Amino acid sequence: MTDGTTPLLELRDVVVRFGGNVAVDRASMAIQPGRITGVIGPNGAGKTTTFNVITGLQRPTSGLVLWDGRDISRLSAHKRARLGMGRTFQRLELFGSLSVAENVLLACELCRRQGGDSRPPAVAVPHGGDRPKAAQETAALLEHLGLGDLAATRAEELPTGLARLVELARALATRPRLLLLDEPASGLDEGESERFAALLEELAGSGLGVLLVEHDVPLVMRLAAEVYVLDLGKVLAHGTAAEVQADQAVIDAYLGAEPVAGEMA
Ligand SMILES: Nc1ncnc2c1ncn2[C@@H]1O[C@H](COP(=O)(O)OP(=O)(O)OP(=O)(O)O)[C@@H](O)[C@H]1O
Repeated sequence: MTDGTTPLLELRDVVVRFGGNVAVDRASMAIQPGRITGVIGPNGAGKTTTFNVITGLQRPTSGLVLWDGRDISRLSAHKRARLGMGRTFQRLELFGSLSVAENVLLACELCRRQGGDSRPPAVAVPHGGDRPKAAQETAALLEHLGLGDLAATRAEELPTGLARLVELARALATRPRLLLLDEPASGLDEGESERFAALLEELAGSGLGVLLVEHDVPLVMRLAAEVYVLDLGKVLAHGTAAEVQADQAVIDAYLGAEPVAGEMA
């Protein structure tokens, strides 16, 4: 259990080298439950590599990944998922020929088969009569995310904004303790982005840890309780949104004179 001092997830002095290129350079981060932690930085700063180190797709050259204080650095991505890491992908990875409901149901069923149902559901699931529990949970997730009317629609027919919501529903179906989001707002219009932001705030408010790796700096500054700024693989700054925006090194290297004035990369 996380006791308030042990982070849900911690990176300790992580280094990732690709040949002579150091993509992540002694980065340390702590992610707590019940809050949104943002990671920003210019192109090539090491955001995606860091995300992959957390999810288990990239093994660090050195350094540790800790979950509830336990070293999981060598644990495979699917075993980490079983611990309660739910993720979305930068490029959408839904099953296009399956319906919205089928995409979410598959994740619910897999979670149950792997014992993930010992964790509480991400959203309240009303009693649904004789229907199997996974179907009830799928229906509750779709309703909660405003996707109820699209349950029977094939995923490949959805515009990007809705497909991103289905990806979120699918990640939530795994009953995560930590939700890892890689560029979740890309391709969303303003209204969709607002809705997405409100959902993330609500989910974090219910106790979920959320890691948000996002190019949309104003969105991260608005949502994240804690922000890490990466530059050239290093943690350039870490603190509240106000603190990092006032940090001279961040202004010089990244934000420029007009912080959060618009979309930056
Ligand atoms: N598989 C790889 N092989 C070699 N170099 C890589 C590999 N993946 C990333 N890099 C390099 O590591 C550095 C960090 O890349 P990364 O994709 O993590 O940055 P990023 O902050 O996510 O960038 P972006 O905002 O453009 O997605 C870059 O210099 C990149 O070219």
